[in-house]
Amino acid sequence: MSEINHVGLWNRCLEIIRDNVPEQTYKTWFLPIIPLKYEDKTLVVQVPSQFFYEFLEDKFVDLLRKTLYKVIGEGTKLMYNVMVDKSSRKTVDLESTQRTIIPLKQVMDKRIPQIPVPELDPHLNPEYNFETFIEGYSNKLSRSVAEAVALNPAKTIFNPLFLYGASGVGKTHLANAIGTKIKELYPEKRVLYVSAHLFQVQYTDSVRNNTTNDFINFYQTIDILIIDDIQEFAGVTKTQNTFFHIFNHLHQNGKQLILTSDRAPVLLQGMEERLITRFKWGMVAELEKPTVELRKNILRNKIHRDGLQFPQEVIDYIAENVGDSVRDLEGIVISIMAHSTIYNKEIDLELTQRIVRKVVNSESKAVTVDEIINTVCKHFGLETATIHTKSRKREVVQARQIAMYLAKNYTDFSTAKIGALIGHKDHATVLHACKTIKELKEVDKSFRAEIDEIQSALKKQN
Ligand SMILES: Nc1ncnc2c1ncn2[C@@H]1O[C@H](COP(=O)(O)OP(=O)(O)OP(=O)(O)O)[C@@H](O)[C@H]1O
Repeated sequence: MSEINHVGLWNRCLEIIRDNVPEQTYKTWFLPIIPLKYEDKTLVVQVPSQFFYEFLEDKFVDLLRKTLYKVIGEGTKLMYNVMVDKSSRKTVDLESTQRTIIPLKQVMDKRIPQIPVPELDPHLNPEYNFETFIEGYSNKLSRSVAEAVALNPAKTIFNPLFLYGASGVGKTHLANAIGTKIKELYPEKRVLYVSAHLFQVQYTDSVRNNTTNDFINFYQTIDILIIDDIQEFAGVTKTQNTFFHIFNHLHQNGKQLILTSDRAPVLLQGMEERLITRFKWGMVAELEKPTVELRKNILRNKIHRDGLQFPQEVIDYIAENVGDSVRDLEGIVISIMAHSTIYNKEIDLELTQRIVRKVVNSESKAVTVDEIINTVCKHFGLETATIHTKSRKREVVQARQIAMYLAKNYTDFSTAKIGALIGHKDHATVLHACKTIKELKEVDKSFRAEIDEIQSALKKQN
């Protein structure tokens, strides 16, 4: 079929789809799809990211199938060409309804691999690599040590490499990145990623089946052993004992060990002292909680990779209000996309604030309008009472408008209520104030910085 035909076919599909989904959904999820070819009863379309593909498959697979059957014919297949790396324009082809990304932990086979094991699936997540791991102040040290280990496994002094940090700071990602890089550079090396939990299940099974020797022999054949969440060994003495022997064997034979934990070795209660001592033999590196700057970079990168577009103020808001765990940031992005699609709403600050408020800060003290007025007045060196006067002085008008804007963002009050609490104004004045401040923020960098300063001061009190 000629190019006109696959484009023409897809355009006819689009007409049907457009009638069946809200306009915003159509624009977000269907317009970016590019038809590539139609042959062997299969329509191949290009989508901008893996996330995009998964979302389509999750939410619109029925609509797509029915539309294709109607326009092209019963049994027509859909194939996605997924852009996985925009810079190199690398793509992969995935069939519709065939899910490929299954969480690693679910894929892992609980059985103990038999020996001899000619080929070993390292059970690495290829998405967790150094290219997708964004560097920032909080992970700089860990990242550079990880890279050194990846370049020269077991040849640096970083053996074992013990990565620790709070939940969601990137330990699993970084540990996988090491494994992936080693596989790239040294394909013959036997790399294995395993969660401490799975290791323990395998061990327990081996005891039950009387195959503990096989279990130990298998692990002793590994060149690079990555064990995630080692804190889970706490209190399970027999597993610890077995791991101790495997650890010693590998270390003595010049193999690399990479361990992750949610706390530093000294804080691993319920872990044998001889193991804790070994964990400290090499390098103990902390992944700290991500800074605001790193959070912004991670968000920008994720949104870009997913082929999405979020306004800058939305990215700033998420990064400033969702702290600590990168996993939470990713969850928020997905929630926003889903809300925007399902409720047919633009991705804007208001939608983002509603979603973020539901996910975070539920325990932190709510900001009151009085606090906002006090903070704004203090910032501009004004008496708080002046804000409620009829003064039309420029600085008073602006302070009042900023207070209204912040009250709209930080509280659930209606515009009418905010007007009543700030200067006894009506709801139209509040709406106008919010619009004015929003527009000023967009065009005036120093004004934006002032608002940021006021917001930080406000947050410090809460
Ligand atoms: N610096 C980073 N750059 C890009 N993505 C990151 C970064 N740090 C974390 N992430 C992402 O955040 C999510 C959570 O990271 P990860 O699972 O590695 O955290 P963790 O520290 O192992 O958490 P847990 O202890 O709960 O298992 C992953 O999707 C990961 O890709």
